[in-house]
Amino acid sequence: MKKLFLPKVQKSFQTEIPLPSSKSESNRALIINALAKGKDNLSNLAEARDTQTMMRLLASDDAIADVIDAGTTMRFLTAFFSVTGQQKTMTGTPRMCERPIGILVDALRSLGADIEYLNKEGYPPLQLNGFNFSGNKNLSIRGDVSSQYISAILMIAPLLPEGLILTITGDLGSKPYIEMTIQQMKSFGITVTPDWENMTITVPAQQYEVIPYAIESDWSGASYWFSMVALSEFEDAELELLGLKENSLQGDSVITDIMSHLGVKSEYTGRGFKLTKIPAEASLAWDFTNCPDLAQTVCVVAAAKNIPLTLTGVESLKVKETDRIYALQTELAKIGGSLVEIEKNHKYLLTASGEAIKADTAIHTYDDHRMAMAFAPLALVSDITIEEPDVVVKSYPSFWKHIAKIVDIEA
Ligand SMILES: O=C(O)C1=C[C@@H](OP(=O)(O)O)[C@@H](O)[C@H](O)C1
Ligand SMILES: C=C(OP(=O)(O)O)C(=O)O
Repeated sequence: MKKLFLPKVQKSFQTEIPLPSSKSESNRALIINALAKGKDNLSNLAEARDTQTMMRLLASDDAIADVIDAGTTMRFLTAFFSVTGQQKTMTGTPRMCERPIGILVDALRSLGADIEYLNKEGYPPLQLNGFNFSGNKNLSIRGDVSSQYISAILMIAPLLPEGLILTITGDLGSKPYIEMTIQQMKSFGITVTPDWENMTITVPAQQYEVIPYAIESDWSGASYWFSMVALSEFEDAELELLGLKENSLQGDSVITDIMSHLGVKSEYTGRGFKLTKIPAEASLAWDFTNCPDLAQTVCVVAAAKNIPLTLTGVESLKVKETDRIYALQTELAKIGGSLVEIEKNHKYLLTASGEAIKADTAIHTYDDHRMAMAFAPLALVSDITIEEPDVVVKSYPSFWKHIAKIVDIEA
């Protein structure tokens, strides 16, 4: 097994990090642009493997579409290939085949898609056999498992002969990702009308326009650099994260608010955000319903700084790249953290023992990029090592190269 040992940071840092582009925005832009039949009008697409996989599969005539471990690629392409009548086998890693997709398949079937489960009902692999419009223009869909099903359906909705009135039922998680989808559809000339009071989204039948479109930098990837400053032992540590937008489409930009409680001040500079250290608060409670991908980042900082953290809205973490609740419980325990469920399926409390971290503590990363990146800032101030560091390629292939701007490592 490959392990990465990061030397401890010996001196303060004041440096710039050229952040990568958002894979979420890239994967939406690619689907929308394919539906618009655009060619070379997208710029700043993500280097993330999830996005590279999306590009490769959109350009391929192969009957098998292997998304590897990319959730958005699986969900968005299932809708795209269905509505464009392409016969495809959708598959991915063993973990991808444990991530639920039944809610999306049911929705697509009721619109007219012919989809078969090749193995287990409700999960990939899937066989897509074409599309014969059912005449259905009203659809209800659950919002509590993954917002990606809703984004997938919304993006194909303008192509349906009668458009779509989508009603979201139950609790809704990851809503900012649906708003991102809506904003990107609007940029490509589509009229979409959400009515959040009644939880409906109306999309008339219409054509996407081909426009020049640039992808923003990635706020989820930015979060690890906030941790770097939060955990630094040097009071004058400073980072400038280049390319981030002040009014972002990405809900994970809320990291500025979360980290202001955990010891990081962030200011917009016109070309990104400058991060500096401030005193942290004694405890924090945060609802991650709208920003599930930040939970790991925030847990590691809170545990390492011995700040009790109450978490809600983390139910969806169990069906991501790994069961992130289990992964966090197991790995935080190695650094003296205890993450316990205090209200069934609802609330967790993270506390830390405050004891020094044992030398040679190896952090297992569970094929999850965010486990590796969330623990990396701690590796710069302690003796932990990160197992299988290459997992970062899913969203942020240049992560270790950027870390080498702070400590001497071969990346
Ligand atoms: O639509 C998107 O781009 C995403 C939505 C979120 O998933 P869920 O909607 O499943 O929470 C998020 O965790 C994922 O990283 C990206
Ligand atoms: C959950 C994630 O991605 P996806 O669901 O697209 O695999 C993620 O990037 O943290």
